[in-house]
Amino acid sequence: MTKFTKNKRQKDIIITIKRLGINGEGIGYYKKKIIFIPGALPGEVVVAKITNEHPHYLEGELVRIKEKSPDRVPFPKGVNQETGGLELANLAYNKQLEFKQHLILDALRKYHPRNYQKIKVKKTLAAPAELYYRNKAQYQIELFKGKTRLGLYAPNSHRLIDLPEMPTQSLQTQKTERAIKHLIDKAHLHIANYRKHLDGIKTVVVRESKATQEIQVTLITIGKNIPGLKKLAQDIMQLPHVVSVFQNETQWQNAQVWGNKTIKLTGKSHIMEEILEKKFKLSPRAFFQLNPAQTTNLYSEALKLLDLTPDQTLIDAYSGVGTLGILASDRVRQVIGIESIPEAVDDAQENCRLNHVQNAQYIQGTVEKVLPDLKKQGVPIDALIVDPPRTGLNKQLIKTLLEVKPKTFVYISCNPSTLAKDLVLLSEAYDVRLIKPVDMMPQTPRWEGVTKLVLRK
Ligand SMILES: C[S@@+](CC[C@H](N)C(=O)[O-])C[C@H]1O[C@@H](n2cnc3c(N)ncnc32)[C@H](O)[C@@H]1O
Repeated sequence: MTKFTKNKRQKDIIITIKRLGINGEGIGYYKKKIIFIPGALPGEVVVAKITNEHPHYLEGELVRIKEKSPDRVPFPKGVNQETGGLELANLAYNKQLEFKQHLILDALRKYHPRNYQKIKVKKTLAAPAELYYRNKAQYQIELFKGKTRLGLYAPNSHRLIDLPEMPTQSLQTQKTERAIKHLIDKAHLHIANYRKHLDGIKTVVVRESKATQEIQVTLITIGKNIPGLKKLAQDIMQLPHVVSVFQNETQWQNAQVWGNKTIKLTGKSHIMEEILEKKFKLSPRAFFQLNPAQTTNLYSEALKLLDLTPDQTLIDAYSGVGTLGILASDRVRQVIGIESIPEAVDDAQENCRLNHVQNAQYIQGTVEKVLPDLKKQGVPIDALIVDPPRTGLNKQLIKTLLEVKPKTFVYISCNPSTLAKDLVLLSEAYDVRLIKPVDMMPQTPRWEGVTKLVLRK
């Protein structure tokens, strides 16, 4: 790859944008090579510079728009254009929804599961709010030239944007991050430093419940004993809506943001969230959807497509804190949830008690390991909902599913490519009846959708 630095001046090139790529960048062609230009929209003619040259494609930077798309809308006021997570903020919302419908159509065309032309891909379900919907802020912290920076990295860079105005992030989570930065500065807390291998705070996570407005703060640290951390936690507890402060400990070698050890520094062990009149306790490391208002619609859609009957055993695979299984529990004989994170399993069990659900149990382990065990034990697996991470379903798991053949099967996915690839294998035994994209993350290219699979006779 040739990377062009700012001082090696590149000449301007003129590109007509043909379509959007999976990451929301404009796509055009230059000398028969595909070029990706973030911020450019389909139909536009733009002036760009090449920033990186790869054997099969080019990366470009938008310099100026010569011919503007009628779908272009102003970027949110006062927001740094370099902030990540706003890749589609220049595109009219109805076109964002169309883009998300096309993302899955393109993935189906690329991987072509059996009879893919016949799969009904519905229109994307719009989110109730296009802005300020995100309930969790996960900001990195660093010392830069003696000053603290707390925020998000500019895409493809190591440059942290300090306290970015995030028009997708709930205002209260942004206020809380600001106040925490002030407290860290005032108390001169140690901030983790990778270059000097110094222990300290690395990430500040603020999660808010939409139902109760409670705020849970987690300080992710490198090293366990950070001087002054307990006092900082007590000061954070005085901020509006904060009900607990946790420490999560990790190491530099860990590629994930979160480590495995979480301890409560002060306050409640959980925050309480509500979906479709059921209550859910959330511990810091347990997954919960980032857009609670739209989660209600996502789960309603999934439950409608599951079409359960009272005699069935429902497997809630990748169950998190037990949301889907608990919501479905009064429609089936029993629910068995499978989840890898132990705290999330504890939360799911606690959430059953909280909602007076007596026919659900949760197993800690990986779905690929636990599901074959259930099959061996002769558990009737007649209804299944899977909601895996972006990597999709494990191949061995798909093999098991093709043997077990649950009659009712719904797949919630957050990645159209892995979904389409998994459908290629699953369509050996199943017809893919329909896919409904649901917009969980307006202004971003992030995709979510519900798929109904029907066992072929
Ligand atoms: C997209 S979340 C879905 C959670 C839940 N269904 C919900 O809607 O809140 C995926 C969940 O799968 C868990 N997970 C990831 N890989 C897993 C695996 N191989 N087996 C079981 N659980 C897994 C994660 O911890 C996370 O809770």
